[in-house]
Amino acid sequence: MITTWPAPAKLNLFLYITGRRADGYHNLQTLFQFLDYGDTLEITPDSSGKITLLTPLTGVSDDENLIVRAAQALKTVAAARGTLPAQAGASIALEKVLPMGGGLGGGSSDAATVLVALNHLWQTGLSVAELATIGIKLGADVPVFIGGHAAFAEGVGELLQPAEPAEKWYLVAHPGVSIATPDLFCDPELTRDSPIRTLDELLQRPFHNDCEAVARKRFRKVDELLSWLLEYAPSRLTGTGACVFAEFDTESDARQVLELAPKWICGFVARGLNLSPLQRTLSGLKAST
Ligand SMILES: C[C@@](CO)(OP(=O)(O)O)[C@H](O)COP(=O)(O)OP(=O)(O)OC[C@H]1O[C@@H](n2ccc(N)nc2=O)[C@H](O)[C@@H]1O
Ligand SMILES: Nc1ncnc2c1ncn2[C@@H]1O[C@H](COP(=O)(O)OP(=O)(O)O)[C@@H](O)[C@H]1O
Repeated sequence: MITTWPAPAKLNLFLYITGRRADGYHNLQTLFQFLDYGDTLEITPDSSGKITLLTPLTGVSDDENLIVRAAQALKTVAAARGTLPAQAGASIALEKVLPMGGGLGGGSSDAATVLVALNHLWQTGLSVAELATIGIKLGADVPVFIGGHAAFAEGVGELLQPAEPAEKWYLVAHPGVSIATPDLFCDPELTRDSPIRTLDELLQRPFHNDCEAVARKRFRKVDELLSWLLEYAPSRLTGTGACVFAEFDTESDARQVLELAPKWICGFVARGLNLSPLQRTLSGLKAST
């Protein structure tokens, strides 16, 4: 039985870097919201005992692919707690639309969807908190995708508090370059000392991303793209880039600007969502059984 699951994109509506831990990771204060746009996974549970990825990704070996790593990690934890069915296996096909290294969280979202979907299909019975504990080891953004609600995140993304930002329309644009998250965090000019503020304080200030100045300095195309978008609407970098987004009150306003975009810009229009499409799919399946 093939089941279809969304792996939505996220935006970091704001992102502040408040310090650096002894292990080199950076402490953040960031506001995550989902988009009604993302990858799609087709998952067929079976009793082969194996995880088969039917759609390899160029440049990412199957063993490194977060989809396979998430499935294997769930098998290990469920086996240890005695809830893994005998010979639990699955074949998984990925329809990839999110650019890799784009700051839209595609890899983390794929991993979260696999954890949530296989936990349901195999009936391994892990709680959201247990899935998030597996997820954070795969990537800092996996827990928010598992939680399925827009959230204010602190620490490196593991301390989550549900939030209700306005569900705007976004023009999300890719400048045609990829930014590796570790490279950006290594830059000596990165702002790392933003003051720690409460969510209420942050919501009242203009939203900002501390990674943006470094991304604009290092990547001319990011700089050009933001300069162009800022002529039409408030616009920012998401995550560590390379994608940027401009916010609008209506879909048609966002589409009008996308139509004006120079040819080198790839973009799409999507709506911000505080409830993840993954959560909606899971609730629908639970209601129908
Ligand atoms: C900063 C964010 C905001 O959403 O950027 P994007 O990746 O979405 O652009 C994410 O939390 C990123 O999450 P993710 O891309 O999963 O990062 P990880 O694989 O966990 O970390 C990659 C590397 O980036 C650096 N890193 C990452 C997160 C962090 N809070 N501090 C860091 O210094 C570390 O060098 C780490 O080894
Ligand atoms: N299923 C996957 N989808 C995307 N990237 C993956 C996947 N599995 C592993 N990766 C690796 O994770 C890196 C970060 O990917 P991604 O999450 O799309 O970017 P970002 O964190 O900037 O949004 C990729 O460059 C790739 O090497």
